[in-house]
Amino acid sequence: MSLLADNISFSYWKEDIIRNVAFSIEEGDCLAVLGTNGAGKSTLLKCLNRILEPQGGTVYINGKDSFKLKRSDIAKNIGYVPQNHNFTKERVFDTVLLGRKPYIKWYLGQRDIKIVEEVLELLDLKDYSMRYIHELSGGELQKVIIARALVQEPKILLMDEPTSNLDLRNQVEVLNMIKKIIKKKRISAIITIHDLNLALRFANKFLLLKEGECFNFGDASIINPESIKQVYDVEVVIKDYKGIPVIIPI
Ligand SMILES: Nc1ncnc2c1ncn2[C@@H]1O[C@H](COP(=O)(O)OP(=O)(O)OP(=O)(O)O)[C@@H](O)[C@H]1O
Repeated sequence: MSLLADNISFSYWKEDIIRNVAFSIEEGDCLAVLGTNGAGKSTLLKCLNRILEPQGGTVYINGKDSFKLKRSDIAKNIGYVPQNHNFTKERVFDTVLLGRKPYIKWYLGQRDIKIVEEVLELLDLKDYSMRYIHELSGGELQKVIIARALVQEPKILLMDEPTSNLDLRNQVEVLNMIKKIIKKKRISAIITIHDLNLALRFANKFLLLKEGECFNFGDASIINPESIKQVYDVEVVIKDYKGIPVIIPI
């Protein structure tokens, strides 16, 4: 499944927050959306799954104009992991089951339960299924939110800062898990992330946003000292450690 963002523009009030942003991804891609605080990363993700309606441009999912699809069909294609979560007192299993909403008409089916159990197993959350989510650590909660998006069986997973609030071990674990899921389920992902080193390690495509505009889009070669200076106003060197690029501010 492919996603093509064709010149997306969005404004909350008068001022444009996203201006003519264009990029595309294919099955197996992990796209990192990068840029400074306030560059428009979260806003762009919300435009991609139509939480927000862009004033300009179109999103094509597998060549189809997503603005002509029903919301439930979008939810079957695109899973969304938001940056902030507000939960009432719910158990992990019920929270994850909520992700099946686009498929459930009147009654829960055996398949809905089976998929929830499979995803809980995949994310190593089975032992947590009867725990209340407000009793979980930040890392455990983040996995539950990802699980809820995965039971939608999306072809494209949008994740807004999936590693914020996570310690170093959990950052690497969650990103490794996402990479594994992309391969196993043959899907693609778009993530916003602040840590450029983690982005370089886990993503294969990159979108650099600067003040709501696409500064550059492409493979890892677009993440270089010149583009980082122009987007973040920080001087860096990029060193190689056993094949892994490491960005060091100087
Ligand atoms: N609901 C809203 N109403 C008005 N302005 C908003 C709203 N949400 C975000 N903005 C503004 O839009 C701009 C882009 O915000 P957005 O959250 O998309 O940036 P971001 O790149 O994700 O930032 P961060 O890295 O800090 O999460 C910011 O100037 C922000 O203040």
